[in-house]
Amino acid sequence: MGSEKKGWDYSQLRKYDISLEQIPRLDYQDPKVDELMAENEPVVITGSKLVKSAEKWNLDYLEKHMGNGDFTVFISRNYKFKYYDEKKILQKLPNNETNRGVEFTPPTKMVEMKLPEFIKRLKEWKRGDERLYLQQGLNDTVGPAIVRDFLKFDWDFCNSIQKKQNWGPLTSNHLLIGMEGNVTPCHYDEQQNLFAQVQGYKRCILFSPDQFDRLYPHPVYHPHDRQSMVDFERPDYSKFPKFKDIKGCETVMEPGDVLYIPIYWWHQVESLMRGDHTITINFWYKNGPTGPITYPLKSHHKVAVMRNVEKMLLEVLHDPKEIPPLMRALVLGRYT
Ligand SMILES: O=C(O)C(=O)[C@H]1CC[C@@H](C(=O)O)C1
Ligand SMILES: [Zn+2]
Repeated sequence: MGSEKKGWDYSQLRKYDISLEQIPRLDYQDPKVDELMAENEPVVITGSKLVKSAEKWNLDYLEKHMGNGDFTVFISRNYKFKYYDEKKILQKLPNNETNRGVEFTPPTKMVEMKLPEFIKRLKEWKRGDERLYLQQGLNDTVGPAIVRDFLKFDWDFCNSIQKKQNWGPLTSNHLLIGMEGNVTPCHYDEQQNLFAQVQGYKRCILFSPDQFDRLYPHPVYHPHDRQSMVDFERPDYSKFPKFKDIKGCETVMEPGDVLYIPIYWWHQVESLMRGDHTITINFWYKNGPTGPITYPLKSHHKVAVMRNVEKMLLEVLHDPKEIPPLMRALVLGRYT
């Protein structure tokens, strides 16, 4: 996969003991793109002009035109930016009660930062410093030049995909500005995603929803819901034995590439090491109505079923520790 002529090489990729195929790279006019998307299969779409109007979005341009709004920036003491849902963290409520969250120490800090400060810290960063990751939903606080560039995205291109694939509405576009070497650890989302690379090179490692039992997601009630418990660099095979059999695919995104990350597909995203900062814009869509159900259910439907079973069991049992004995009694010796 390495290719010096493309401005990156293997030494910039983190090393994992995982078997990875290549995600197909197809020209946006290739009819096979629609076929793969219809099958909920990932594909790198090349040559589109989806975010061509943003190709001039370097740090100086953004500093000049992004406006004076506050941007959400995650700060990490290491290179990982594992997402967590604040609503699932044990919180004292105003009436001194607590929500039904769990004790949890976030692995990253989430702060609001003006863009000039973010860019200054990016430019002054040196090894050992805290890392930063700007992840901000694009909204109307941005300056007029950015609005103009945003309106010039090739909306016909993504709207035609949305229509052809019968997706639901576009829910958000996130602007992602990461430092070289930053990693978003393996997780899945419950939306369809067009992941458009604007600046720099980003490695995306994807796994099908049928790898669920090899990636050991945190329980649904946990703040790290949807995130894999496995540390790819130091996998604990005693706790996660099936991870040994994991099978995935990967690609290194170049500016202008658009990766289709299908709903429920696991993905780990890495800004190449020694590759300067990266800029990405993602397009999250609600999934469309489930087509005709065929049996056996597709793996991503089974993930949705498992999530609903977990939520129902937590609702009725209240204590997560009650789930394993109940599930064992239900399954062992009866369904096995
Ligand atoms: O677009 C998604 O689904 C994501 O997970 C993004 C959140 C952080 C982003 C990254 O590029 O590291 C990926
Ligand atoms: Zn994601």
